[in-house]
Amino acid sequence: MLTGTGITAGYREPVVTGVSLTVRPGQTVGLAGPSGSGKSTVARVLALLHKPFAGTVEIDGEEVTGFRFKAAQRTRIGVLFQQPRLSVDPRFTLRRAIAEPAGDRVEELADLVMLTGDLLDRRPHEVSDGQLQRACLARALALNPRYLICDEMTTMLDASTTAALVGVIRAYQERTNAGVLAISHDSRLLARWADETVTLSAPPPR
Ligand SMILES: Nc1ncnc2c1ncn2[C@@H]1O[C@H](COP(=O)(O)OP(=O)(O)OP(=O)(O)O)[C@@H](O)[C@H]1O
Repeated sequence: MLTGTGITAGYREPVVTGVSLTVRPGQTVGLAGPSGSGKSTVARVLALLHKPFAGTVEIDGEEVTGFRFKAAQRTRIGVLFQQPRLSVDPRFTLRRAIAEPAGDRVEELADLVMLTGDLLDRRPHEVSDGQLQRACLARALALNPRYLICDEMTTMLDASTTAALVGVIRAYQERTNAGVLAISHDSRLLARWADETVTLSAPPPR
């Protein structure tokens, strides 16, 4: 299980207080709430990218000790963000971006996300947001993560690409029993995608 317990986190001030959330293997948990309620902040804490002020994160019974990109436990968690263009080096071909974690499994992973060979030799500015997000999904799955955190992964995408990527993630879950945390503004998408949804409340007025 990926569990956050009593998470209080933010920047100068906390933006979420005492949030608890569990993602079980094989399960998809939705995370909803109005803009500014702290969904991305909770996602970054559970992805071990942001240290909370208080509370604990456990992965499969082990308490997390390091919150940063290189933390050893991070390789068990794959992350996808809203804007694929901010997460891929613009100088890299898609093939190289996927190869960074995937080594010689690029073709297999590209097949999984339905990226054809000619697209793999293009750079980010030569492909659509949807094609680039497919590459980001291939890269996120390269290390066989036990958990996948999707932060507004489909916001930039059309309905058919959204359905295709959700389908790839479901198939990965069926094969590996991975747990998924899906953050979205789109309650209709979460109703279809998630087994259960946690809703954060609106931030207090300033
Ligand atoms: N890096 C940062 N530094 C300072 N404040 C930040 C930072 N990132 C987010 N915030 C602030 O924290 C609050 C919660 O932001 P967060 O992105 O977690 O919410 P959200 O629910 O994901 O919002 P949205 O749906 O608009 O993406 C907001 O007031 C935001 O301005």
